[in-house]
Amino acid sequence: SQPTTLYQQLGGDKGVSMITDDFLVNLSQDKRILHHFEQTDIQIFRQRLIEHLCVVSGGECVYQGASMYNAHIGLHISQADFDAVVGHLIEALKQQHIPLATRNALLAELAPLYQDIIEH
Ligand code: HEM
Repeated sequence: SQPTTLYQQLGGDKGVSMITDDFLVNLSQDKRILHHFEQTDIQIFRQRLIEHLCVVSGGECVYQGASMYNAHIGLHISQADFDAVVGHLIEALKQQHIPLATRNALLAELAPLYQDIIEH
């Protein structure tokens, strides 16, 4: 049998979609960072997030968005903004009953991206 990928542990296509939807609801309730998304087409953003989470977790998807560096250029995102967004993702993972070890494995893949996302 094949080893399970992190993507499978997140629930595959359906799981990643549901995590993304919970994440977007959590984000939409956060006044600290909502202003960053005033111009955003949420349906497209949602699709890019799903693809990105899929690729980061080892799923067989094609990410059609910009690099993390280019996607966040000129946004002046702080470390606090980054931590807040990651916090909303952690909440979404908990809402979808993703176990701690799986949550931490995903966060370990995302954490290094801060270098491409903050303060530029
Ligand atoms: C682990 C952290 C993060 C990940 C994985 C991530 C991922 C992404 C992805 C996949 C896109 C889509 C790029 C595209 O459409 O080409 C995006 C866009 C964006 N992100 Fe992030 N992001 C993160 C953190 C943040 C933070 C902390 C902020 C600000 C508070 C932020 C604000 C934005 C904005 C404003 C966009 C553009 C949305 C638009 O199309 O209008 N991101 N991000």
